[in-house]
Amino acid sequence: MQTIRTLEALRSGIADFRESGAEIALVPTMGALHVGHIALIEAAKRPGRKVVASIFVNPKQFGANEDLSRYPRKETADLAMLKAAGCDLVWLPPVEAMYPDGFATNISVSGVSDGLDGAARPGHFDGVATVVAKLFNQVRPDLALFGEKDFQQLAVIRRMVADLDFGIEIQGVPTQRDDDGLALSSRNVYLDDAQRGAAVALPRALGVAAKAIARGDDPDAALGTAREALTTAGFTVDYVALVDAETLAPARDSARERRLLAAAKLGPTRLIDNLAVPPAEDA
Ligand SMILES: Nc1ncnc2c1ncn2[C@@H]1O[C@H](COP(=O)(O)OP(=O)(O)OP(=O)(O)O)[C@@H](O)[C@H]1O
Ligand SMILES: CC(C)(CO)[C@@H](O)C(=O)[O-]
Ligand code: BAL
Repeated sequence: MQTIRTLEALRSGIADFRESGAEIALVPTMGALHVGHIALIEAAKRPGRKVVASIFVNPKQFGANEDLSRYPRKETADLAMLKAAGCDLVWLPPVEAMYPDGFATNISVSGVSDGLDGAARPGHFDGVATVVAKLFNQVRPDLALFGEKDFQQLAVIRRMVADLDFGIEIQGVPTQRDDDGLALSSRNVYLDDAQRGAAVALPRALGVAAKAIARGDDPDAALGTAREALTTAGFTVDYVALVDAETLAPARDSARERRLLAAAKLGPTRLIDNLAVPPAEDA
């Protein structure tokens, strides 16, 4: 596995892959890797394909009061995990390579970025879209993989790639969960034991609500019950919402694929999760 820290070396590594006739798949990450990230690497692997992972804790997607300075950084362990998973090249850009003096471009994907996490974290999805566009131009992959755990992020990137003709296939990978159902996340390390125990209420509340909505119960009542269950478990609820799986606008059409999305805080730690709600059979 090549470990690369300069743009020059990245260009040469990518050019070698292209000369060999390989397809290139990119898995962008912020490091502190877990089994969820490795599922993206596994999904990317295929004969005739080279897998490139990036690790970059992107300052532009963190708000002023967010956790940029304490975000977990575990480079040695990350590199060992990527190597064991069969990754071919890891791109570890220094901040100066991503945002040199004078950097002035911002990519803003309106609509799909505006509500939910976009409303709670102003500027977050601009930061994500801008850095992902930059990674796409640096690596020029054929395919890029993102987790469904960050469902709104996936929708934002799909919209950006379509709007700007990137010509890159975007593959979503199902959320990997701990045994009790909690979605794996680098931020789970912030939870103490009691909070980790309480956190399971998030996937449980979503599961109950998704089932109720799928069998035709009133969605508003199901969302209300989910909010109550989260509050009872000690969460401060940011949102629990039923949205169209593509546009992320409030879901009005039960014949389309819908998604249940939630964000809630346990102490200072903000967790997100989401589940598919299948189209109603009689819609
Ligand atoms: N549990 C998971 N299952 C599937 N994909 C995941 C999971 N967790 C993260 N990913 C995906 O891995 C990629 C990199 O995510 P990132 O490095 O931010 O990790 P994270 O665990 O989501 O961290 P954070 O705590 O910042 O949300 C993203 O595409 C993200 O959706
Ligand atoms: C896509 C991403 C690597 C962009 O910084 C980040 O938002 C993440 O890890 O999900
Ligand atoms: N996993 C998405 C990156 C973030 O929360 O900043």
